[in-house]
Formats: sequence, structure tokens, C-alpha cells
Amino acid sequence: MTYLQLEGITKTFGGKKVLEGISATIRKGEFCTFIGPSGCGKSTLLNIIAGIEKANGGKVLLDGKPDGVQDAAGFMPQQDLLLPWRTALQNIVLPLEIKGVRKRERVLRGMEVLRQFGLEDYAGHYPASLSGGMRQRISFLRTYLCEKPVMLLDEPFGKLDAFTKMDVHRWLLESWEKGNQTILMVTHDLDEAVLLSDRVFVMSQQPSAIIHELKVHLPRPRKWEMLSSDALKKDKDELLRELASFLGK
Ligand SMILES: Nc1ncnc2c1ncn2[C@@H]1O[C@H](COP(=O)(O)OP(=O)(O)OP(=O)(O)O)[C@@H](O)[C@H]1O
Repeated sequence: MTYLQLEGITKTFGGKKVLEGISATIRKGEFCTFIGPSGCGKSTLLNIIAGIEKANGGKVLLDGKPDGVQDAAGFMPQQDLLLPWRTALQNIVLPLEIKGVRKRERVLRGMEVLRQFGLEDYAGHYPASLSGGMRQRISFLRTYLCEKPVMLLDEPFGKLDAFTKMDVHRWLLESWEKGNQTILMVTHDLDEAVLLSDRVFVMSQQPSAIIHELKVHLPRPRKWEMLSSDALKKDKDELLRELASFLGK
């Protein structure tokens, strides 16, 4: 059953049409990813879904109602937007603080996820003293601790080295497969797109539309070892063929 619906979304910046009638239906608990050439409008689309940017046309519906996504979603934008005057721990527990969770419990839960990400030694560090990859993981954990039914992730792991990324993927798969969260993600990493997603939407160059939808063939539960499987390679080849059509254009 449809949970989140994108209906003919268009967006124009200063007379330039960036998005041209983006439509998709997403089921509750699905993990869907958007890929496409650089600058085609992926972040713009996610910003519109998150309610940060206004579309010029079309609708975003949650359970058939407009404007519901803002409340239902935790959003991780491409820029980490960590608060510089707060430590890593204070940044990630911000959503719990807003919800009124007591300090003792906030600290316990914040430290638990930091430990799971191997970042517990950095709990008291300020963002300025953290590497790009660490900041990205802190920003991801802050979105995770919003504990919303929908997560919107804009290139969440783009700054991570291959090893750390594998570890974060393993963690995310375990955590997502236990719950019923709906995730929409933007990425440039085709392995990541196939490994994590149920469906991958390929967007065209501007004015951008969804030109292909891949239903990932890997079984669930997923394991990072599937990265080297023939099934993953086959799906990735399909995405590569779609993206190759933009080369030289
Ligand atoms: N606030 C804005 N004002 C004017 N133009 C904008 C604005 N935001 C985005 N754009 C333009 O919209 C287009 C799409 O940008 P967007 O960042 O959504 O693309 P993207 O696919 O996410 O790019 P990338 O893959 O490089 O992250 C670009 O041409 C960009 O210059």
C-alpha cells in the first residue's frame, strides 16, 4: 500500500526548470534510493520532500495527506549543519532534548550509538576538531535519534572511507531490518544503492525526471558480503547502463 507519494513534482530556479514531473509511490518500510548525474536535482527533490524547499507544482503526500512528511521525517542534509558550540554527544542527542527526554537517558542513548559507531572517545569533541567522515557519522546519528518513521538521507556516507562505510552499512541494515522505517536516500555510490535499497530510481539530467526504476534482486536480510555477489553486480550493471546514456551530454 502506498505510504509516501510524489505526484508530478516540478521545480524551477530563476526560470531554469530543474525537476520535471517527478512521480513515485513508496510503501511503508521501503528503502528507496535516488541516483542521477551531478546537479540533476536530487538534493532539491529531497529538500522538497522534507518541506525545506517549495515545489512549483505537484504534491508530496504521506498517507494521502499533504504536508505530513515534515513531522514524520528526520532529515540529514548534504551539509552536516552540526552546531559548532555543542560537542558531538550534545549534537546527536539534540532531537531527544527537543522531545523532552531527561538528560541521564539522553546521555545513555547518545553514548550507546556513539559506541556502536566506534566514536565514543569523541563524545566530548567539538565539530571543528572532527574529520569530515566523523562529522558525517555524527550528523547521521543525530538524524537516526530523531526516531521518526521516515528518514531522508542526502549522500549520508559520501565522506566515509571504504572500511568505515562497510561498517556503517552493516549497522544500518541491521537497525533498519529490525524496524519499519521508510528511508529515502540520495547517493552517488552504486554499490551502496544496490546493497541497501529495495528500489533505485534513476533521474535524468535537467530538467530531471525519473527515467528508470530498478527493483533490487538481492534477498533480505542483506549482508555486506553481498557486495561481491553476482546478483549485486547484475543490478549495478543495469544502473551503469542507464547512467552511461548521459555520458558526453
Ligand atoms: N537555491 C537555489 N537557487 C538556485 N539554483 C539552485 C538552488 N538550489 C539548487 N539549484 C540548482 O538546481 C540544480 C540541482 O541542484 P541539486 O543540488 O539539487 O543537484 P544534485 O543532483 O543534488 O547535485 P549533486 O549530485 O552534485 O549533489 C543545480 O543546477 C543547482 O545549481
